Amino acid sequence: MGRLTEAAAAGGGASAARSAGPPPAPLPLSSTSPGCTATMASSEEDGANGGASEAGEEREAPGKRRRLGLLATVWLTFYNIAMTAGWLVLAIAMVRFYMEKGTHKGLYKSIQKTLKFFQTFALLEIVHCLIGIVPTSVIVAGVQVSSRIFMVWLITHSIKPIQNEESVVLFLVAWTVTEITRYSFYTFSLLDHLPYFIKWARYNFFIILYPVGVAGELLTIYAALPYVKKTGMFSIRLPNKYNVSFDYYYFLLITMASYIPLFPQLYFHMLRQRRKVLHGEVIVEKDD
Ligand SMILES: CCCCCCCCCCCCC/C=C/C(=O)SCCNC(=O)CCNC(=O)[C@H](O)C(C)(C)COP(=O)(O)OP(=O)(O)OC[C@H]1O[C@@H](n2cnc3c(N)ncnc32)[C@H](O)[C@@H]1OP(=O)(O)O
Repeated sequence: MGRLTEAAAAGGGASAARSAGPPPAPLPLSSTSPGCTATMASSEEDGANGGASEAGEEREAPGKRRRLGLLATVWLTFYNIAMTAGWLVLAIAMVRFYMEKGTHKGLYKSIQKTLKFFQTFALLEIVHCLIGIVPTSVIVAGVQVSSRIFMVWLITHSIKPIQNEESVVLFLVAWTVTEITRYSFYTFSLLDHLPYFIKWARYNFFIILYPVGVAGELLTIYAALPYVKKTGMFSIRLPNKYNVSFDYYYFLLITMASYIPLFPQLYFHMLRQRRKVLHGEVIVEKDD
């Protein structure tokens, strides 16, 4: 148990170890808790991953590392097991549906409850970061989770005509494989029994699954545009007593455009994590 560190403590070895390659421009959001790292780049630059992942083994500044409390470890173990199980149930349900029906039509409807429950539950990941029990960047976790919540509730749940689009299957499959791998990685890590193939899968599958998932998401939003324009859903028109207007159609266009700067940052973040965890690529700089 307990390869996790509290981020504040883990940051101790930080300035000494920096990853190869230039970091992405940090997003303009500041950290709100000592346990959180504030930028997409900072979780590694600060050594906030506890140093453990930097060479795929436990590395930390002597005397700087603190163990997570029992309660946090027990909670995270429970959380990760529950999430692994939830996404496994989803995977099995999808495979069974396709084998029985031979089509993806109706798939979303049949799994939507489980999907909504477990994806919404993942909001806790932002909480974990904010309270400092995991050292992930709050921005990385926030962008990742909020874009998923947005897809689940404000797109797929709300716009019924697009639920049978092939693109929905694309992101469902990408999310499901990713999450089974990711949560089992965290679980086995917490239990100090991480099989190499799970570590390998965590830091290789995303190379394909991330673009596939993002393509599925973008195509689904794109498919929703005509319906949103026609119905004017979630839009507020002038005149009204608050004198505000909001156009969901244009909001969706802006959201799609925001993938252009945001997705590469997440993707390159994962590529750097991969280099560090699987290949131990670090450049050690001396502090002045
Ligand atoms: C309102 C509308 C908003 C819209 C916004 C639109 C813009 C969106 C643009 C981008 C959209 C992306 C959409 C996403 C699509 C998909 O997901 S497609 C499917 C493929 N996806 C992936 O492959 C996801 C990859 N992402 C991740 O793996 C992670 O989620 C991450 C958030 C990117 C973070 O990775 P990383 O920095 O490697 O950190 P962590 O894995 O979190 O690890 C850091 C350390 O923390 C420990 N830890 C973290 N969580 C836990 C936990 N639950 N339990 C235990 N431990 C945890 C982890 O073990 C690490 O510890 P060390 O190993 O000791 O360092």
